[in-house]
Amino acid sequence: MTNGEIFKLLSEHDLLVKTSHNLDLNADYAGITYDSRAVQDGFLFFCKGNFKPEYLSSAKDKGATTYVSEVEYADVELPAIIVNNVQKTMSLLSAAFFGFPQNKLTTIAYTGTKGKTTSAYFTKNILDHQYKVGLFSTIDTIVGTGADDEFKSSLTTPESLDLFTNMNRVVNNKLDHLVMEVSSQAYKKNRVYGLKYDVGIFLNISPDHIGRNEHPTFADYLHCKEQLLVNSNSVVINADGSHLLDTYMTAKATTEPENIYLFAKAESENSKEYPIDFEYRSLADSLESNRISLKAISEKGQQLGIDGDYEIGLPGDYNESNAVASAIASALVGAQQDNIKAGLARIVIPGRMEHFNTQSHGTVYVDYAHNYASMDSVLSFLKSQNPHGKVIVVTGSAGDKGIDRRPGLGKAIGQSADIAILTADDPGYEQPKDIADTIADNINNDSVQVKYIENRETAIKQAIESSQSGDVVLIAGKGRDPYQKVNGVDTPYAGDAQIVAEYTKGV
Ligand SMILES: CC(=O)N[C@H]1[C@@H](OP(=O)(O)OP(=O)(O)OC[C@H]2O[C@@H](n3ccc(=O)[nH]c3=O)[C@H](O)[C@@H]2O)O[C@H](CO)[C@@H](O)[C@@H]1O[C@H](C)C(=O)N[C@@H](C)C(=O)N[C@H](CCC(=O)O)C(=O)O
Ligand SMILES: Nc1ncnc2c1ncn2[C@@H]1O[C@H](COP(=O)(O)OP(=O)(O)OP(=O)(O)O)[C@@H](O)[C@H]1O
Repeated sequence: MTNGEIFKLLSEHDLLVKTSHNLDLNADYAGITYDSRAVQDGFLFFCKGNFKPEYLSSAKDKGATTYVSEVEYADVELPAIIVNNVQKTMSLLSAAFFGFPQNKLTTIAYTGTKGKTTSAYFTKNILDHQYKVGLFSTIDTIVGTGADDEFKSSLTTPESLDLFTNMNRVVNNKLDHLVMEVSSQAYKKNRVYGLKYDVGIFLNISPDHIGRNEHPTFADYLHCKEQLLVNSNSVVINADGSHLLDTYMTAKATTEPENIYLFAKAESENSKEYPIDFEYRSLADSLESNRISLKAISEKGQQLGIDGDYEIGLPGDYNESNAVASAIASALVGAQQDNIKAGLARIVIPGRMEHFNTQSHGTVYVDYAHNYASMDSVLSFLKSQNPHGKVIVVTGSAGDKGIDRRPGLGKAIGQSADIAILTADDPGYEQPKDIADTIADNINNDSVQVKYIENRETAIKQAIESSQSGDVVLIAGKGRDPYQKVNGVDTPYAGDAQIVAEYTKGV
């Protein structure tokens, strides 16, 4: 990628403000980075975010030959490319630097407040039967089949430069499909600027991620999420979700109706007003078996040839919509029905409704529910499945963000739990007890017994020990996260699932 090519690309996107006089148009770059600590000889360096000028001096000392920035740093003698939006620029140039790897892959992207990770894993599990599939999820990033090609993710959707670096690895490792999650922050921060997907799926939206450092309003959150619908060639929308008029109209503004697929539960109210392509019906939704039947209503739906019954390997009625979305998306990229059936039926997703049996205590579930929508879905499902036993929940809520999640957790607990053991999640710079008090204050049901045990491992142990055969214990909010964020430090933590596996052995 030469400066001449950069100049052309940025001009086409109206991003270029000016360049230094001494910029050599034929010069190219050995690498690109936004972190001064990673600079090597001949690198292009991006100045973004909470940036300090000393990072640029350090980048120059380490061999950066040019910097890209929204502001000029006159004190640092280095050729500059000044742009009006460095995040958009970085996304575009990262794609260009790696030769636009997205064009060599079939890409499937999920957005939604809940179910992104679950649906992404379902989809990978289906497509693995036929294709070589990469995954960018909140839990894991998979860029190939080697031992070094699978690693923990730090964000749901990585910074653009990291995203295209990983996408390039996917291509170099000769994978052909990529399944990824796209967060609303990814659009807000232009991490996926310029990226078009083959299939984009909108799962649902409910209030979340609104507050300091995230979205100022729900409208902003919705707008960011909807960007997936205008950046995908085919779109799949869960027509049972709220704000359907908004999402459907957004999709229609840029996508031909023959490339928009809507699905809904059978006899859904929305079937009367919207051109539903698929309906599904629950055949069984107990803890032992989750089964649906899927039926195409429209002609284009029928062409996908996926009518039939499907077993879903994860309990929870809410997982039915995740499974349907994954079935349609997979069929759109060529998955055969047998493989869809197999991919949905046999699956374990780290920290999502993982279950552990005991001999003399209750059944334990480890799940990632951490806001009202998810806690309500999981607890009401467990309560409906277990009307005679107790539902015991262990949870906290993260500090420094999502403050509005806390009352929601309390509300969901009050509606469906019998015992709540409140504990630390990722307290950050807050006191876990204060967070727990807010949750407790919102449990508007005197029959719920509420306890506070700050140490998460002790809380889990006591919940299991206090449960009896016939009870269910839900450990919610952290899944298999291997750390707790405490005062700015990722403090090692065994992980909820690992702790439960240990404590349920032989009891
Ligand atoms: C608000 C936001 O988007 N922040 C992200 C952003 O931070 P930033 O650009 O301000 O970077 P910074 O870490 O403050 O540092 C500033 C710059 O100086 C550079 N630097 C720093 C030190 C040094 O010695 N030299 C140097 O060059 C850094 O590399 C960076 O480029 O870029 C960083 C990566 O470069 C991200 O880690 C960080 O995500 C923060 C930590 C975060 O947690 N974001 C959350 C809210 C998020 O995005 N979550 C969504 C899921 C939520 C949803 O569903 O919407 C997600 O996709 O994960
Ligand atoms: N479709 C759904 N509707 C409501 N709740 C759901 C749905 N799918 C999953 N959940 C609940 O939400 C939790 C998180 O699910 P998942 O990780 O798939 O969602 P996500 O969109 O990736 O979430 P996050 O943005 O929090 O990472 C699950 O553990 C489950 O409790």
